[in-house]
Amino acid sequence: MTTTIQTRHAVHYTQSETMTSAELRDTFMIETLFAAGEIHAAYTHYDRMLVAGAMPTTAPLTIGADLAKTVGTDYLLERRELGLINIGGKGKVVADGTTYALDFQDGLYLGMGVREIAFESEDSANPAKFYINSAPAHASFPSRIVTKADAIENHLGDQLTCNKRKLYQYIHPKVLPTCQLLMGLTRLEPGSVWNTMPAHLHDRRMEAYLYFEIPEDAFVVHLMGRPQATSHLILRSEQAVLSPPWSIHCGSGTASYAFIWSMAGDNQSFTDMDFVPMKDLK
Ligand SMILES: O=C(O)C(=O)C[C@H](O)C(=O)CO
Ligand SMILES: [Zn+2]
Repeated sequence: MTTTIQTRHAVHYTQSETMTSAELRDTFMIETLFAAGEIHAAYTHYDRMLVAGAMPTTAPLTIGADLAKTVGTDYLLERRELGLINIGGKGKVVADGTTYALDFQDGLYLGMGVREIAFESEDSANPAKFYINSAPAHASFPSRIVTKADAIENHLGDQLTCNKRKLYQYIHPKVLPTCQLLMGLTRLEPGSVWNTMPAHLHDRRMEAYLYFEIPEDAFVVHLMGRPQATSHLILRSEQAVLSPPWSIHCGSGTASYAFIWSMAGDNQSFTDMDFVPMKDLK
């Protein structure tokens, strides 16, 4: 079993605004999260959010000592909580002896203190793909499954502005208590391509987006940066991008797609956003 761990340092906008496309990609994107039989993780210095993908095939994958060593504790969730959403086939997560069966789009929250975590796929030909986020925690809240039906469904946008979409809040204070973590899934309606427009900022929370269900011959142009100095990144399916606190995070696809957003930081108020008037974007 292989676990690949990268570190992503926090960057000031004065540095990012001089970066080439390649440098922006290396600094803000996580290009590979899902590889058969592997765990890929990025330990970010944005609110210490850990972003990872686990794709078990024939054998279980476990969160082991290497990830714990990265965060400097005896086991990963000694002082952390974890949320995940399965974007692949049926699978299960076994956490301290409790088995959580997870279908496509089912989520799971594991509270601080859970020691042993293993990931399995029901069918190695159609493996589960667990998209994982973990943030520092100060209290232990109960672990539980959050299905798409448990999530809060919001209808946003309009077909006329090409941004009609459903936003599902999975890990949210109205669904379950967590320390910092917020997590959800947004799916664009067929023919709609713009997410998160008008764009917004929230200096007090970092955010990460995992784009998926992008057709093979399509891509998403993700916009980042200060509103008056934006840059773009081209993302393919199952790639993630980090959004620093000073950055907008929005995008448009050459086809419809879905994405998982997650946040950690000073508050859990999803609606605490500073909207940027469209006319101010540059
Ligand atoms: O479609 C959207 O709009 C989003 O999904 C927005 C994200 O959830 C977000 O940026 C929350 O701060
Ligand atoms: Zn946001």
